[in-house]
Amino acid sequence: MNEGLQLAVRDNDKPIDPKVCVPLVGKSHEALQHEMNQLKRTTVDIFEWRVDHFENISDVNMVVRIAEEIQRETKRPLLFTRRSEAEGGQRIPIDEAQVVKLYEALITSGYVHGVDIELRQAEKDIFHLSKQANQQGIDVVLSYHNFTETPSEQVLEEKLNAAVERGADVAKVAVMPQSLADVLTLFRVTEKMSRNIPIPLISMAMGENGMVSRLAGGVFGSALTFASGIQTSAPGQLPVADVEQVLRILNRNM
Ligand SMILES: O=C1C[C@@](O)(C(=O)O)C[C@@H](O)[C@@H]1O
Repeated sequence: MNEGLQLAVRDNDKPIDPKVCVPLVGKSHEALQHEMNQLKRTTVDIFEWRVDHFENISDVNMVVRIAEEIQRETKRPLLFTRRSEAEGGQRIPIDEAQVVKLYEALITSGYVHGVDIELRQAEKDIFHLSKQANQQGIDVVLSYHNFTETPSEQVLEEKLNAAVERGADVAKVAVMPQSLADVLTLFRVTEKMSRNIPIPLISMAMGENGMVSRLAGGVFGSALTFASGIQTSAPGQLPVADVEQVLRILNRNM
């Protein structure tokens, strides 16, 4: 049985020791193999395949075969993600109906442990894919990304609540801070909502101002942090070795 991503839910005021996830962003099969080879001996907890970067995204069978290879080579839980262009992803040559078919194939393949679905996706698609994923024990991460600004606390809370209402296993928000005050907004929402919602929460502020959220997010209740392997998949991601070093220091002392 698929064990999902195994992310922690916050226990009162205790900090979370967040899992570290490295996105694979290779354009070609060879580039992905190179990333896997560089990273498979690291202690990374989870890999994310950002399939919107993959040049053969329209070839469902090839995508399934590579997911199997990532799983076999890394032996780590795999989060499968198509990030839409509207939320900071790459332009892809397939339409939404084909994206749904691609997710269906990956969910039934048994090679992924989590799927990232954006809250902006059609509600019927979210329900349909979530049902299939849950039958297999795969975690559904319902996500919201804003690459231009940090919405108000109220809006971010609404996004996280919307994820819970739509049956998410994990709720995620990523924002772009325009100031350090925006980073505090992200931390405040994380601190409050990680106590209020019954599922794991992932949050981050992107860019340079937000880097601290990738290191200290767990203290405020974020269950996972994204770090870069060979290449970043979002602004402000820090190298995995640096992130792991800081997490070790926090863990040892908190
Ligand atoms: O949603 C996220 C978070 C992210 O955007 C980041 O800021 O680290 C990186 C993406 O690969 C991932 O899907």
